Amino acid sequence: MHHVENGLSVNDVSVTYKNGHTAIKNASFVLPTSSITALVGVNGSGKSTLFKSIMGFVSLSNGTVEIFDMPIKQALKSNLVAYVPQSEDIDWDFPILVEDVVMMGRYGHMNMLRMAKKIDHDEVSKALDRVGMQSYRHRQIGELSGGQKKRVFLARALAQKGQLILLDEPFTGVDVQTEDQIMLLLKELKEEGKSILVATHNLGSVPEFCDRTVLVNRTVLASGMTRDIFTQENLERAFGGMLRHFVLGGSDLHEDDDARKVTVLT
Ligand SMILES: Nc1ncnc2c1ncn2[C@@H]1O[C@H](COP(=O)(O)OP(=O)(O)OP(=O)(O)O)[C@@H](O)[C@H]1O
Repeated sequence: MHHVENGLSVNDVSVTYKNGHTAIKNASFVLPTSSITALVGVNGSGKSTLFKSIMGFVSLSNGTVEIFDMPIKQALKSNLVAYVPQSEDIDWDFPILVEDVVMMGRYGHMNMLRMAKKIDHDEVSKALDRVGMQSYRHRQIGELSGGQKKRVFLARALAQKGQLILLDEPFTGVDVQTEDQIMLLLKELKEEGKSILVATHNLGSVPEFCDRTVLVNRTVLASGMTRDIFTQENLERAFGGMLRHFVLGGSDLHEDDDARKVTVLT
């Protein structure tokens, strides 16, 4: 079989919104298989726009996106991409049960009538188990905490069995325990060979669990192995004057009691 090394290849992508604002200009980076990549940048730097470009939700004014060497449409059709959106992009008042949200991950595997088969129910159950949400399966999605909601959408991605997994801010508003649980799960998925892209503000956790980093600010400033990219100089370029100090657990830069958190003064 033809071996594809990159789960995702973003080539010279630019996105200009209808109002004329160019959110991303000439961005390029790749995501190898079996890797976790952090997508890091300040608010408004274009992280969500990049995700939307990869999902085909916005049209590119320049460049191409390839997913396992396929064009976006074909990759989406082949169920290769699982997307965990930002919580703000989800309508939490929509009356739907937890198990039905996770079942949505199976739609791409069903025929047009969307009749769930045994395998679909099994995958939903397995996914709920993996994120520790089995006992909540009959709850309305709106009746969950922020961290629980995140886990349900992660379960949806698991049930979908995508090879490229995109997570937009999965750690916002979750406690440390849930954060650790999500990271552990992502590491397992990496071991299974998946390509994972995680947008995050939590710089402190990046060196610990993301082998690669893409730094963005309206374009890709730097990308590669985290140990090469996570330099004070690069981070200052990404965060500008807003980065007064950052904290890496156990490093010389340690300036804070809570080694896991980064202080970004605005
Ligand atoms: N639909 C849209 N139309 C016009 N401009 C937009 C649209 N969506 C986003 N933008 C602008 O594009 C820029 C990038 O936004 P984007 O949401 O990609 O940033 P982000 O890095 O995800 O930010 P955050 O960390 O705050 O979520 C911002 O200046 C934003 O105002």
